[in-house]
Amino acid sequence: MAMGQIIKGKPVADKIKEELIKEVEELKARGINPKLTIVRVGARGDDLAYERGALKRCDSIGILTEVKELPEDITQEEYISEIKKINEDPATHGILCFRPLPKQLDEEVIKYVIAPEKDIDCFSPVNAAKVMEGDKSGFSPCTPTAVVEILKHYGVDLTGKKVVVLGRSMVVGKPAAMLLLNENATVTICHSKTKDLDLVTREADVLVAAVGRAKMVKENFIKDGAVVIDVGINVDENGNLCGDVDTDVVKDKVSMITPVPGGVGSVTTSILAKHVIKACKMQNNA
Ligand SMILES: Nc1nc(=O)c2c([nH]1)NC[C@@H]1CN(c3ccc(C(=O)N[C@@H](CCC(=O)O)C(=O)O)cc3)C=[N+]21
Repeated sequence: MAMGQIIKGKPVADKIKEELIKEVEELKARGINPKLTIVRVGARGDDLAYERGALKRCDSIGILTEVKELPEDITQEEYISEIKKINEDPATHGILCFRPLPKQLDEEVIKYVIAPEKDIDCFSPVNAAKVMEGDKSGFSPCTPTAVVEILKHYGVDLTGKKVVVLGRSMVVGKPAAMLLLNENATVTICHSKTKDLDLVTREADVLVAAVGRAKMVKENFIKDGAVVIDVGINVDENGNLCGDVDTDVVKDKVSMITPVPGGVGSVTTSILAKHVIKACKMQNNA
């Protein structure tokens, strides 16, 4: 039995942060102030967790932030007009729209509204297409990008490995599969209709859990010595943050596993900051 190593996000996030601090200093010396605007509808727990992390991270790097807090019952027209205003505001370089959106807002329509050059979390089809193509000139989604960065940081070579992604959302699962494919992994995507789920995930050298169901990944889902990346941000029965993986029951079977909190989420915010700076530079020809 492998003694699982808990691999934290902080060392990965800190390394990225050090590089970004220097870049922001250079921009500021030229009178350019990178800024992120977050668009939040209502007050979902996972959005608030991301917001807390993102504001703290941007602050520590010197990136300006603003949160547009919109009512839960906002109409599609009103939401679209808010996005257009931010698109046209030259002071904002990056826009993060928390997703999923409430039911009355149609993501299939709204995704065409956000300006691709400010779309730092890959909402726009322009950026999604670039992820499919392996074209790095756009913006990949921050959370799946954080997954790949963590694996690289801890020396997990993906070439030829069997990677199983649990979940097929456009925010995490589907783009994560594409980014891992771009790293030459052999990728399987599982979802709610997958038959014999535990048999499929038990084949994985690397398992990426992104379903949003608290502690659903148990010991029987895991191959001995697998690397497990837990992307889930759930709230457990006691009101505490927890992942999609039941860490206590799998930790002696895995070789490495990311914790929640303190794992993927903390790297996501560093990638977000990195994308804001990339967008800012592109918009200023810097
Ligand atoms: N368009 C979009 N993209 C997302 O990637 C997205 C989203 N919408 N909606 C909400 C979920 C949730 N999510 C988190 C990211 C970081 C932390 C994070 O920084 N977590 C810290 C703890 C933060 C705290 O609790 O203070 C940690 O895990 O250590 C949490 C949650 C991204 N999501």
